[in-house]
Amino acid sequence: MPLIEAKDLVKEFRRVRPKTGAFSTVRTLFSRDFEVTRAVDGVGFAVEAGELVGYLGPNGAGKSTTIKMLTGILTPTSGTVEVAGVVPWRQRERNARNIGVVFGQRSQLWWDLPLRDSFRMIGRLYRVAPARYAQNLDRFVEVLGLASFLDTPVRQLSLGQRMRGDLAAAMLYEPPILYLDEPTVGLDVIAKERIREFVAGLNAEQGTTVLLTTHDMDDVERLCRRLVLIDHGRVLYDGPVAPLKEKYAPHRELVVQLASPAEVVVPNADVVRAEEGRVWLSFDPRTTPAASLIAEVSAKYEVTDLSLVEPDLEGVIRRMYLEREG
Ligand SMILES: Nc1ncnc2c1ncn2[C@@H]1O[C@H](COP(=O)(O)OP(=O)(O)OP(=O)(O)O)[C@@H](O)[C@H]1O
Repeated sequence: MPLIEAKDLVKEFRRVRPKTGAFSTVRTLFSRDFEVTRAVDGVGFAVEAGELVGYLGPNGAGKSTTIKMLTGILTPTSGTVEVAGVVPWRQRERNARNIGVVFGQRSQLWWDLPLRDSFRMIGRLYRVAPARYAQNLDRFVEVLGLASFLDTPVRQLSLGQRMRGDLAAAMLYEPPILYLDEPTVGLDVIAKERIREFVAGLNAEQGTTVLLTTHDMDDVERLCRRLVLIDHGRVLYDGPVAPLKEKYAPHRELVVQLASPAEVVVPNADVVRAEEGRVWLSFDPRTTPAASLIAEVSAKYEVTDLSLVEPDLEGVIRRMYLEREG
C-alpha cells in the first residue's frame, strides 16, 4: 500500500470579487459575486515508502496548495488523500507526527529563542523520549554543522543556518515522511549542497520518504529518481527522470578540443558550435553510440581533450511545457 496517496484532488479558492464605484466597500461586503481559482484540478499520485519524489511545476501550478492538503493545513474541495493511513485534515495531530515539513520561505522555529530552545520545545511537543532526543540532536548537530550557532536566537541566523535548523527541527521526532517546499531557495552553493547531502542521507539511511518541490534543477538532478510534473493543477508527467530526458532531449553533445582549429565533418553528428578549436557535436545515442563517435573523431582529427554533456533537466522540462502549450 502506498504511504502517500492522493486521488482526484481538487482545491478551489473562492474570493469575493471586489466592487468598484460608490459604496464599493459596503457593496463588496454583501457581494455574492465570487471569483473562483481552481489551484488543484484533479491531481492523483501514489508514493511508496522510501521514495524521493520531485513535485515540480511552473509558478502557480498548484504545488504548494497540494502540499498544504497533504499536511492537513488545507481541506480539499473534493478528492481524497491518505498519508500513512491518515486523512490529514481530519486528524491533523496524528498526521503531524508522521510528517516533517520545511517551507523554505518561512521558518517554523521560534524567532526569539535560541535554536537549542526551539528544538527542546519541539521535542516536548512531540513527546520524544529524552535519550532518543539527545541522540537525534547530537546527530543533527554533527551532520548539519549546527554547533557554532545552537545558542543563537533564530532571528540572528543566516538563511542557510536557519534552513539547517529548520531541517533538524522537522526530523527531531523521526517522522517517516518529509515534505520540502523550496528548501534551497536563496542559499549559496555550499549551503545548498549541504542541505542536499542531508536529505539524500535521510532517504538512503533512514528510509525517509521525501516529497520535494523546487525550482532548482540541481536539487532535482541530485536527489530525485522520480518526478511528478504539474501545470494548471493537473499532472502532466509521473515517472522516472530518464525517459523524460530521452523523449524531450534525445540528443547528447560531445565536446572535443582539437590540437588546431579545423572544420569537423563526421557522419551521424552535427556541429552545433565551434570556437577556437573547441567543437560541440550533437548526436543521437540511440543510433550512434558515444564510443563509436569518439573513435571516429579521434581517428580523423588530433583531439587533445573531450567530454560528453548530458541534457540538463531544466531544458527538458521547459521543452515539455512548450510542447504541451503549443
Ligand atoms: N489562499 C489562496 N487564495 C486564493 N488563491 C490562491 C490561494 N493560494 C493559492 N492560490 C492560487 O492558486 C494557484 C496555485 O498556487 P500555488 O501556490 O499552489 O502554486 P505553486 O505551484 O506552489 O506556485 P509557486 O511555484 O509560485 O510557489 C495560483 O493561481 C495561486 O494564485
